[in-house]
Amino acid sequence: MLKVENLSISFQTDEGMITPVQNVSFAVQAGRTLGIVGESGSGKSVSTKALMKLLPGNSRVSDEARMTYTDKAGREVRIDQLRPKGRDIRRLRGGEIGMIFQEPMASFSPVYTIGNQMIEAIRLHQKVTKKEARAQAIAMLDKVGISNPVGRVDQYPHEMSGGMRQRAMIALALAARPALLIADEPTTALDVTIQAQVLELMADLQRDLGMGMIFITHDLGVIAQVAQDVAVMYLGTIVESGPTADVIRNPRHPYTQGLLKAIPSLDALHDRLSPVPGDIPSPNERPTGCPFHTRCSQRLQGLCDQQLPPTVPLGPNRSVACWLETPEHRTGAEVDAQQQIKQQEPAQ
Ligand SMILES: Nc1ncnc2c1ncn2[C@@H]1O[C@H](COP(=O)(O)OP(=O)(O)OP(=O)(O)O)[C@@H](O)[C@H]1O
Repeated sequence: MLKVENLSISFQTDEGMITPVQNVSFAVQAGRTLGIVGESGSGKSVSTKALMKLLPGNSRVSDEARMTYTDKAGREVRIDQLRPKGRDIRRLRGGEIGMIFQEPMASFSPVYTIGNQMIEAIRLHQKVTKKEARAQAIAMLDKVGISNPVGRVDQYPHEMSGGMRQRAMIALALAARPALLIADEPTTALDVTIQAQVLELMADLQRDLGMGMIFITHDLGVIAQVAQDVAVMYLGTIVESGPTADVIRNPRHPYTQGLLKAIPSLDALHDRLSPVPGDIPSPNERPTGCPFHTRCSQRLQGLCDQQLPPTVPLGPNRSVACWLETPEHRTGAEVDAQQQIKQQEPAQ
């Protein structure tokens, strides 16, 4: 339902031009969740803001970028060609593509009741009376697990607890019945028990409503719970992508391997966690060659520090951008195993 190709995003800053997103491509399949994972500053949020045309004035999207969305009526919309303030993008926002954020107060106005804001969102995209819209709002609050929705619909955002507000924000985004939902770290501000409930709720709703979803997080553990597909981002590039189960079972990029080693396990409480050493460089100090080579223990001197690795296909919808995975550098045993897998895969 959504295909993003060759997306690069630059910002004009006091220190000059920076390009925090470089040549990113990904796709979201209808009815599936794509998780985008990466450390702070890897470019997750700005990539999805480009989809909603919500980037600030000092930004520039590359001319080569293609963002193609197939709307509910089956029409292809080239988002990259829409004007940021035009009617077409307003039609897309909310009604076709919904968005929820880490901080619910970014979605709600503090001066209107939850119900009024939901009714407005519903009536913006559907021809229904106020009374019908109110009934839909109550039903949606009920669906996201808010008890006493008839009473709560008339409350103001500040009258709700953090977890409830998060649910109300999900209800607000879903009220417009989007076909694609972008969720940007929607549970990071919540305590772990509420986080688990909200994640479960989102996975259920996504399945029930058959929505496509992009779920942004820095936590690979969260991805495992909600996303069928994953794209791992590092310093503005996608370093590995594929079906979540494959990527987690058999991570091929040293960065993905590092992220997985950094997840605490209840079975190994006495083991030391091994976080990825060092910090992500800032976009204006992007290393030459592979962006990850400065932190990679497996780097090939003279290659990884000088040349950008190619994206190596590993199977259907599965790829990695790492020199170690190119045929010239893979060991013989790995190449044999890879060829065997390829032979077993059904022809496309
Ligand atoms: N308005 C802006 N002007 C200049 N640079 C910006 C602007 N917005 C974002 N950036 C740059 O883009 C980079 C990526 O930001 P982005 O918010 O997409 O990261 P992220 O991966 O979503 O991180 P986080 O998890 O912290 O939200 C940042 O490091 C910052 O340098």
